[in-house]
Amino acid sequence: MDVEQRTRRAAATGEDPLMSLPKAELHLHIEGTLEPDLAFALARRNGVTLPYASVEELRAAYRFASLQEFLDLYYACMSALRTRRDFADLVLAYLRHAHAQGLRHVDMFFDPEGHTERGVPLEEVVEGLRDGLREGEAELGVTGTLVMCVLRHLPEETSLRTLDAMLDRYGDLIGTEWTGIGLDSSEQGNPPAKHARVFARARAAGLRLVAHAGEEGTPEDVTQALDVLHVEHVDHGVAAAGSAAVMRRLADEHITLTVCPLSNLALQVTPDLARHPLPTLIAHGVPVTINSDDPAYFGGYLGDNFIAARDRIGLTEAQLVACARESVDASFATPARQAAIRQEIDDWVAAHEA
Ligand code: HPA
Ligand SMILES: [Zn+2]
Repeated sequence: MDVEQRTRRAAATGEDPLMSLPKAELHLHIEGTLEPDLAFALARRNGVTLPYASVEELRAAYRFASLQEFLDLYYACMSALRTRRDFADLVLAYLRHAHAQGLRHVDMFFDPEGHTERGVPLEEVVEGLRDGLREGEAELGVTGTLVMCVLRHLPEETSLRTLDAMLDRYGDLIGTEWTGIGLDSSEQGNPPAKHARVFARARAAGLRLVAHAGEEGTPEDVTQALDVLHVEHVDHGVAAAGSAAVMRRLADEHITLTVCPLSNLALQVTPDLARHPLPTLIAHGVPVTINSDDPAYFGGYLGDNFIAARDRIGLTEAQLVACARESVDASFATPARQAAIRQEIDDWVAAHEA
């Protein structure tokens, strides 16, 4: 089928074919999936007052000049989340939304400190996320694992305590439901090395390691995440496109970048998707995946990011399929689950070439 026929078929069914391409998501903050209507519903259920009068007023605040402006709103909205059921409902809403856009597996970031620092017990958070993943798998067949992130703007002592609390309570889930540790929040002034001890402890405990680096930062921040934290993926990492040497290293060592196009546009990491670094990274052989980051805030879920990568960045269908395959291979799903999703991608490609 040629492009023209495919376009006609997509128009007839009303759905872009990229929406049904099977995919894994490796860079998704569950708190960043809190849509305004759910935020207000949960706030009402919990007797919490949000700093916005209405869904419309909250949506109108979704204009960000920087990562920090986004984070301020992201932490403010988290106050609506209080109970185990809230976290389960949040996960289910995300899984339903993303499944309709081709999601098959997610390694889900969550920010325990975003909740424990405001008095929500760790167990409410983690048990709710586990409930949501279990219910989502039963309903949709989508699999997921948890990746706890530490907030890099907090002192390393705080992050060490958070990791220890997780290890004490949930150490038996490592390698199954709980697969990894990540590093997020404000990049400026908080280099990867600040949390080196946390990552060393996590590594010793058998967790897989990822970190945000080179989102608003520099190619050197990406290198530091590799040298000091020993991460296997770099979240965002788009700053690497500014250094041929760093890109060569990512390619040679097969370090996957979890790129988030609509996030980069919303936070003005790129002024325009037509100038996004994805094509440069791909041309240099860097393994890349496409992800949604905080879809409730940045205007699109996983499939929307694939469509933006095609229509506004200019990736070809073959490049997008390669991104989907990389997302599965680099995911923390079991080998059997990875093989099953890989087969689904092969089937999709065969159907779309027919
Ligand atoms: O894109 C991000 N960068 C850093 N911290 C975050 N926390 C949620 N999303 C992000
Ligand atoms: Zn992120």
